[in-house]
Amino acid sequence: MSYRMSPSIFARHSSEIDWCEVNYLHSEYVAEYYNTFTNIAFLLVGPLMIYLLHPYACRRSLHVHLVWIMFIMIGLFSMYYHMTLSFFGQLLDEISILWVICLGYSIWLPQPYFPWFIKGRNKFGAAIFAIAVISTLMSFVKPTINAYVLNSITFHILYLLVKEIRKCNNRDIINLTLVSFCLWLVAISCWLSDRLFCNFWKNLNFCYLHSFWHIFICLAVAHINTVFAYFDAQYEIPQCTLELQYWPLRSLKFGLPYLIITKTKVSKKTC
Ligand SMILES: CCCCCCCC/C=C\CCCCCCCC(=O)N[C@@H](CO)[C@H](O)/C=C/CCCCCCCCCCCCC
Ligand SMILES: [Ca+2]
Ligand SMILES: [Zn+2]
Repeated sequence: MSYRMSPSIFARHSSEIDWCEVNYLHSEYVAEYYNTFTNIAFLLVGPLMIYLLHPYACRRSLHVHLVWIMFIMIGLFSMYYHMTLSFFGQLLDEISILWVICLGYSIWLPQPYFPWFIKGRNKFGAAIFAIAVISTLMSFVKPTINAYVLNSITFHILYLLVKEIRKCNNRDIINLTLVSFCLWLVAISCWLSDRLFCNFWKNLNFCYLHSFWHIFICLAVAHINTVFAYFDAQYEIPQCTLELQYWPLRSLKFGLPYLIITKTKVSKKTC
């Protein structure tokens, strides 16, 4: 009688997904070289956004920083995943994305969109936490569809954006939303193309689209989170007037977008 041992979840290539980039081309230790190192974008953008959004977070809630701390974790887990292509790495990558999205929703979803039976942000946060735990367990059931399910949440995010932008008369925020949408469109085109048309890209000797996805989705999320932080501030801290700025090229309106508080009617909560 012979037993076939199933590979450990930590083993290299135990993930069912192998991205288009050719493995071990540049290093014998790193499976997908460019897919691994482009995650540095998350390690740079995360701390910068914590710094830039600190004045807003002081007024609103320091929990905002949790989103960016988890965002940095996505970068680290994604590096480990592309370095090893292990099943464990894949799950860490996907589950950390799920938790960042859940954190984003629990902090920034405007209260008018809460289900009617949930009153208050704390109760909503608890419900989202329960959903995150259940979804984390469910992610083990059919791991190959996890990434598609995560990507499809974007449809709800787009729905929220359309509803909110219709009420918005701040030209800067409308432009920022359009730029976010364009960045996401480029990102998702790269992700899908790498997944679905790898043979085509291999024939052209250009297998790096997933690396481009890392850069564009990182920027899209930094942009869109600033848009949601702005909408949220209108609902939750209406006594504050916010202005959109960019780092490092403030005058050219180019770079990472963030919010500054220009006026406060009543001084309530601050760091
Ligand atoms: C009130 C709403 C708040 C919304 C907050 C939105 C927060 C989005 C947060 C994080 C998403 C980060 C995604 C980074 C992925 C990097 C790792 C990676 O590349 N993983 C892949 C494997 O390496 C994996 O296949 C990817 C899985 C799918 C990711 C789904 C991302 C959804 C992003 C939603 C962004 C919406 C932007 C909309 C702009 C109009
Ligand atoms: Ca590969
Ligand atoms: Zn990736």
